[in-house]
Amino acid sequence: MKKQPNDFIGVNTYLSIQARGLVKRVVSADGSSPSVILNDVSLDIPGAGLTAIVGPSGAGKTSLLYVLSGLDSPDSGRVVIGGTDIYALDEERRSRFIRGHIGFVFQQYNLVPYLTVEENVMLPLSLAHRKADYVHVTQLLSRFGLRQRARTVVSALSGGEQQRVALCRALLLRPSVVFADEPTGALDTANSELVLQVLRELADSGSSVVMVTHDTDAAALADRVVFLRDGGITHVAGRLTAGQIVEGMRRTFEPPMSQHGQEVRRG
Ligand SMILES: Nc1ncnc2c1ncn2[C@@H]1O[C@H](COP(=O)(O)OP(=O)(O)OP(=O)(O)O)[C@@H](O)[C@H]1O
Repeated sequence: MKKQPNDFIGVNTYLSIQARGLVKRVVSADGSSPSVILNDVSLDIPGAGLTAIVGPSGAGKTSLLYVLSGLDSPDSGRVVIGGTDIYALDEERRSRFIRGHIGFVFQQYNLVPYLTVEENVMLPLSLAHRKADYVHVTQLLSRFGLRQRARTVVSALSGGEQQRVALCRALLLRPSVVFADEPTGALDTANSELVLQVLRELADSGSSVVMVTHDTDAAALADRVVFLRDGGITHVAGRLTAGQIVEGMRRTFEPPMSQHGQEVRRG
């Protein structure tokens, strides 16, 4: 399905994500036997909307985001984005697919410090050998309060400003899918609110936004919440309040209940 972008925040095509049986193992630095950090994860993410992945520290949230987004291949399992089995592609084709369809909003902004704001924002276009639409670039920079900073090198910007540059860069290609890893983690309240508002707008305009967050208020903006623990999904819910998300997190630590509502002992 094609959607005509009628705004400067928009999407080219709706793409859903299906993950099946994802397993990821890592070998620790001491060379001990590999540990499983994603344990048979299967997940369906629709082609538009905001999905939050929550869970305790070390649950595997970032690892899952990397595997879902094509940045880190699983040991087994498949990720299908808009009908394309991304790990069945060779590396060059996968990179092209990612550049063409996916935007990233990560905490480490991955900006080139000695390039200007404008140059950083347009970098993905240069890499994709596409011409910049200056009107679109200017609209995005204005939306994020960066127009006066367009010619400033990014190393001279604050963390909040750099995050906004990273968002502009991610949005310039009108990505169908946006992956955000703790997008508000290092930001003050005003910048956090702006970033979340934009992610919500993106989701409303047809992008599939997948966000890892510790912030229950941020997760409460999502259309669905995926609870992760010990490398596995414990449950998936629709829209929840921040209080319900806290409660859901607490429940992932409770022993499973028997059919009669009694606690089942582990071990
Ligand atoms: N490359 C790696 N080598 C060894 N262990 C790793 C590697 N990447 C992740 N891990 C381990 O895998 C587990 C999951 O890590 P991950 O960063 O995905 O969790 P998380 O839920 O995002 O945690 P946090 O909320 O603290 O960021 C952790 O125990 C982590 O130490």
